[in-house]
Amino acid sequence: MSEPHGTKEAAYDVIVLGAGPVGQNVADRARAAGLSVAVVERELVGGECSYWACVPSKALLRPVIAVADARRVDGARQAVTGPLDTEGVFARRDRYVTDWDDTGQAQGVKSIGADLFRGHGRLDGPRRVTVTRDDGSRQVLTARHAVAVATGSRPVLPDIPGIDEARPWTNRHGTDSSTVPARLAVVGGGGVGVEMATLWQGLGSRVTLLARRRLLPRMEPFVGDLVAQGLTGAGVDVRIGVQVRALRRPDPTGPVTLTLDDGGELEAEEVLFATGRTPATDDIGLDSVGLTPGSWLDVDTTCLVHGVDGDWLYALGDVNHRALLTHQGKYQARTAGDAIGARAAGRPLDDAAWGDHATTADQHAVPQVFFTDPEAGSVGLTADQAAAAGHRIRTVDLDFNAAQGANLYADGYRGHGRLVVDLDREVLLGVTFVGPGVSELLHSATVAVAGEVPLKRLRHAIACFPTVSEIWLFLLAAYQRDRDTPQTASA
Ligand SMILES: Cc1cc2nc3c(=O)[nH]c(=O)nc-3n(C[C@H](O)[C@H](O)[C@H](O)COP(=O)(O)OP(=O)(O)OC[C@H]3O[C@@H](n4cnc5c(N)ncnc54)[C@H](O)[C@@H]3O)c2cc1C
Ligand SMILES: NC(=O)c1ccc[n+]([C@@H]2O[C@H](COP(=O)([O-])OP(=O)(O)OC[C@H]3O[C@@H](n4cnc5c(N)ncnc54)[C@H](O)[C@@H]3O)[C@@H](O)[C@H]2O)c1
Repeated sequence: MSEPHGTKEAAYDVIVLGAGPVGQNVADRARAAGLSVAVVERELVGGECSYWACVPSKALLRPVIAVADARRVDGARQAVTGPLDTEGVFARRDRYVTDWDDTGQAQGVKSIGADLFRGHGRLDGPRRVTVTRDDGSRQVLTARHAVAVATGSRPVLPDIPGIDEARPWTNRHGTDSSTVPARLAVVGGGGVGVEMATLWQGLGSRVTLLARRRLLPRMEPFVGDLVAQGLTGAGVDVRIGVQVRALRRPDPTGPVTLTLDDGGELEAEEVLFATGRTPATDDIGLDSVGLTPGSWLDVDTTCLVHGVDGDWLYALGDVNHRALLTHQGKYQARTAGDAIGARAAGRPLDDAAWGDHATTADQHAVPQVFFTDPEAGSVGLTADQAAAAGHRIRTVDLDFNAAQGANLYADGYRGHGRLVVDLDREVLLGVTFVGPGVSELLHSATVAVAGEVPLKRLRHAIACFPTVSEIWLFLLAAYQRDRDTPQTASA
């Protein structure tokens, strides 16, 4: 279907604002329910994820981690005789982001039978969206059943002196640059900060990572410690408890100088801020439906926005602030798309916990992997979160080198795993793994947590010998051994 132009007003069953991974998925589900769908995109179909976040960062990180993995294997280590071929790495990234050309993904939207409108979408009262094209012309769209907001998020820059003059990188240049700065300062110890430090150090920058508290603070404390050790081992100067007070770049072609709160100064060719995200909701007409522009959108289990009458406004992905992750946003999109279809057809909703129209996993089983060296993955609750939620828990901790499969995978394998067990139901509330290759191990934990698989049954899920997954055997055995001993059962 070609782009419909010139129409003054067009009516659809569903309008989707934003064609990132989340917007595309809700459009697909609404079409599968037989509804007509308009998708509005102001930049590139595929969103931040495809062009400046998940995809390019992982395309760039994979060669760094592949070489680190080879160096952990006797015999293979000797074959790694030089630095990474940065041109080859950038070319790989360019292939995965299709040279920032969205023709293929735009075709994908059209192939599901949705109409794509290019331009900036804004709500203009209930069930009504105005699309402003680059040439200033406008198109009005109306929605019979639903408007789904999937406009994503943008990086936040702190308000400190010299921030504009410094022309800092964010995730955008952090993923689209084809030049390796000799020195790079990375500010922020969350997911973006640790992955950017890993990849640019791996590509040859001398990276300094400045974090005001421990790395990856939302994960179990041992994660940040092990990731910090890995970064330090790779040559990154990791400084915890340090803040940037001011920046200056008096010569636009010269280096940037950071003034730190410990009294020191740091000079680098570039500075990258990875200090969190803000929702892309400041200019989408939220005030026209009684909501506050720039706010995260608070939603129910079907992703309907609270505080809007008539059950028509949905918010999915980063904008609802539940879990700023592509896979979790796509899960919300599938669930909400099906709920939109059911509501439109007048069918009852299956929105009780774990029902087809409930995003229950958002509360209980969010999986996340950071592609650092070592990799870090977790699902569900940390021990502190579980205890704060009132669960009676026991934690089981183990180093991976207990498993022969881990040692065969990497000589002298270093890694750590933790189970958080709900003692009343004997199911897992949370699992965390840190170590080489754990990204592919995490899904087993996600199945166990989301499935609330009883530990008594989980011991029958046997890991193949000799794989890294054998860590499960040792963790479960350690739990069984300790079960009746008076360990720390916290409420
Ligand atoms: C460096 C980095 C690495 C990451 N790595 C991972 C990872 O490995 N795995 C993972 O799960 N998550 C990762 N994330 C998070 C992930 O990128 C986001 O959770 C994901 O992009 C959210 O998808 P979305 O569709 O909600 O938003 P987006 O991908 O941001 O897409 C939103 C779309 O809406 C469009 N839009 C916005 N406003 C309007 C408007 N008014 N009108 C029309 N269109 C509009 C935008 O142009 C954009 O195309 C990473 C994030 C960063 C920054
Ligand atoms: N592999 C993945 O799945 C992946 C990778 C990267 C990012 N992400 C997601 O993208 C989202 C955004 O990541 P992020 O790292 O930008 O945000 P974040 O909120 O996870 O981390 C930002 C960090 O910056 C720190 N910070 C904030 N202001 C600061 C300041 N002025 N000075 C120093 N430090 C400051 C915060 O304390 C925090 O630790 C996250 O939710 C993350 O989960 C996912």
